[in-house]
Amino acid sequence: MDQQPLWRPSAKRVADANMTEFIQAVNQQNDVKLKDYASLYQWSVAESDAFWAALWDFSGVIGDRGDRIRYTDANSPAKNSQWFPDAKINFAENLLQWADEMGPQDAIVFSGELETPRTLSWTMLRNQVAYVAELLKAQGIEEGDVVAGYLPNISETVVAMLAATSLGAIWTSTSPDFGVESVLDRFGQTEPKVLFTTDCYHYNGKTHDSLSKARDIAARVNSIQQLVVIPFAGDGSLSQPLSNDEQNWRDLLEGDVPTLTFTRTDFNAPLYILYSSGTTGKPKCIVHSVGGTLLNHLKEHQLHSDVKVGDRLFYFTTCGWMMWNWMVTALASGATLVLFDGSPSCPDTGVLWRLAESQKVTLFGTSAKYLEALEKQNYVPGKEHNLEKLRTLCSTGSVLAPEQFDYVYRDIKQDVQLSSIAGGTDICGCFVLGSPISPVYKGQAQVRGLGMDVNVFNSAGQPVVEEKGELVCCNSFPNQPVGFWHDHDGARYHKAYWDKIHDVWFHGDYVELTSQGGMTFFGRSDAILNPGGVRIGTAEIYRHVNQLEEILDSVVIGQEWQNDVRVVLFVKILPGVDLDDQLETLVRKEIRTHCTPRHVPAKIVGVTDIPRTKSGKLAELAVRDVVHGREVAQLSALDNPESLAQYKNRPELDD
Ligand SMILES: CC(=O)CC(=O)O
Repeated sequence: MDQQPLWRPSAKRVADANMTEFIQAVNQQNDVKLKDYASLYQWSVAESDAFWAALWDFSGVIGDRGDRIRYTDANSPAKNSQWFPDAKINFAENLLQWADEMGPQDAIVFSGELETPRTLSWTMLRNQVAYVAELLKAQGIEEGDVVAGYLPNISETVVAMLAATSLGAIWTSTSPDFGVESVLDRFGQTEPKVLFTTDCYHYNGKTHDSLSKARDIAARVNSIQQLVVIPFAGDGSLSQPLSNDEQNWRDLLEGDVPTLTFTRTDFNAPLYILYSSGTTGKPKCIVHSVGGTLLNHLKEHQLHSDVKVGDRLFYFTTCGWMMWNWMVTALASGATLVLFDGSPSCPDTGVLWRLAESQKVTLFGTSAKYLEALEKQNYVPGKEHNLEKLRTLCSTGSVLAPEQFDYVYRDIKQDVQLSSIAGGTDICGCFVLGSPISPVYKGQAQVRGLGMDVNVFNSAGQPVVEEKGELVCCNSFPNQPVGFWHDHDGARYHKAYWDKIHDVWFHGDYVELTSQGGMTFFGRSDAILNPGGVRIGTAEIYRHVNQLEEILDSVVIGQEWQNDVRVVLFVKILPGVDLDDQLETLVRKEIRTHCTPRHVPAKIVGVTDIPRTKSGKLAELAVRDVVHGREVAQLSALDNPESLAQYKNRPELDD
C-alpha cells in the first residue's frame, strides 16, 4: 500500500475546518485533550452519548432536545437503543432555519440538460413550502401520513418534501425513469395519500412523458387521493391538460403566502421511506427517522465534508437514490443546493463541470463510475474549467479504484479533499467518509464516521486491521433505521442487519481497515468470488481490467463449476476492437501481474451492455442468477434489464 498521501490539508485548511472548531468545543466542555481526527474518533466511539449530544449543540439543531440522550431497556441489547427519546423536532424547520437570514440569496439552483439555471431564493423556497403545505393540510395530511414524489431532481421536489415533512408526514420518492410496475412495487407497499409528479422529464436530449405513468400509478394505488402535477415542459405550461380532480402545482402558488408552521415530532418518528432491493420479493421499505437522519447528515456535512454557511453543494443523483436525501439536508447547514437532472453527458461531457464552474460549487459529488468514464474519455475538468471554489469532491455508488484517485488529483484538482464515502440506503448515510483535517491516501476512504464503532471482522468474528474482512458496526447510532415498513415486530429488519453476527450491524461490504485509519473496499460481500475457497472481491478485478483502453466496462461473477467456482469475466469492448486471443491474453496478464493467479478469469466473454441499477451500481447478482438459470430478483431496480438476455445460455460457459 502506498504510504505517501496524495493530499494533505494545508495548515490554514485545518485551522478553518468545522472539525477543528468541534474538537475545540469538545475539549472545552469535557475533560479531554483531543488533538486530531484519530483521537476525536476514539472519543466519539468511547463516549458516543457525549459525542451525539455535543454534535446536537454544535450543528445548531432546532428543537427541544430533552434530557435523555439514549435510552436502552435494561433487558435489551444496545441495538435497540432509543436516541434522544424525549426530543421534539421537525425536519423542515431545520432545513429552513436559514431562510430569514439568507432571504434573497440562492437556496436552490436547478439546471437541466438545456443549461438554463433557475434559482429559488431562500424566501421563495420557504413561501413555496408554505403554499404546498396548505394543499397537503387540505388533503388531511398529518403526522405519520405518507406523501410520495415520482419526480426528477428539481427544486419542486425539495419543496414538496419540505411541505410534507413540515407537517410531520413521511416522504418517499422514486425518479420518473422507474416504470409503472416498479413504482407499484414501492408505493403499493407504502401507500401514499398524495402523489407529486411532473408532466414529463428530459433525458439525453429527449422529453419523456411521466404524467400518463403517474395517472396509472394513482389509479392503481388506492391510498392516493390527490395527484399534483408540476409543469416541466420548459415554458411553464403543461404538456397535457389536467382533469378536474388533478391539481396543477402552479395554481397552488397563488394568493397571500400562508403562515408556515412546523409540527414537531419525536426524534425517532419516521421521516423517509427508502427502497432497497432484496434478494427475493418486493423491495425492502426502509424507514428512517427524523432525528437520526438530520443529526447524522449534519455530522456528515459539517464535520466530515466541511460544509459551511454559503457553500454550494452539488450531487449528481436522482431522487430515487439516497444521495438525494443526503444532499438536501445541506440546507440545514445554510448551503445552497445545485441540482441537475438529466444525462451527465448531454449535450456533452462538460455539462456538469460547466455547472460546477458557473455555480461556484464548493462540494461536487458523483459516482465512482462517472469518474471512471471521464477518465476513459480523457476528459480533464481541471484544464477546461475554473474550479477555484471546489474544496471537496465526493464519490460513492461503487468502489473508487486507486487509479481514479490519481485521476482526480491529476486531472480535476490538486488541492481538493477527495472523499470516497460509503454506507447507503440502509442507514441513509455513511460508515466511512472524508475528513478535512486528515490526509488522503490512494485507494482509501479517509476515515470511519464519528460516533460509529466501525470495524472489520474476519471469518472468526474478530476485529482485524490490514486484513480483509466484513464491514461491521458494533454500537448503536442514531441513524439506524427505525425498521422496515409494516414489519411490526422488527423481525425482518433485525434479520437483515443484526443477526448475522450477534447484535452487530453487518453491512455486507468486503473491506480492509488500513494502518492509516482509512478503509479500502473490495466489493460487495454477496458478490465475492470464491475460486478454490479463496475470497476475492470483485473490485480487485475491475480495478485492473477497466484501466485497459480496449475495455469500456466489465462485470465479474463466480460460476459454479465442477464442485468449485470459476471466475467468469464479461467485458464490454471499445467499438471496432475484437475480443481475440491477444486481448484475452492481455486481460489475463494484467490481472495475474497485479493480483494472483487465483484472480485470473477462467472465461472472458464479450457483451455489449453491462447491467446496472438505476443508481448506477453493477448488477453482479443479477448476472450470476442469469448465468445459473435462476430467476432474477428485483429486475425492476435495473436501468437496463434487457441487457441480461446477453448473459443467458452463453455457449462459452458450457465447457
Ligand atoms: C453512501 C453510499 O454508499 C451510497 C451508495 O452507494 O448507495
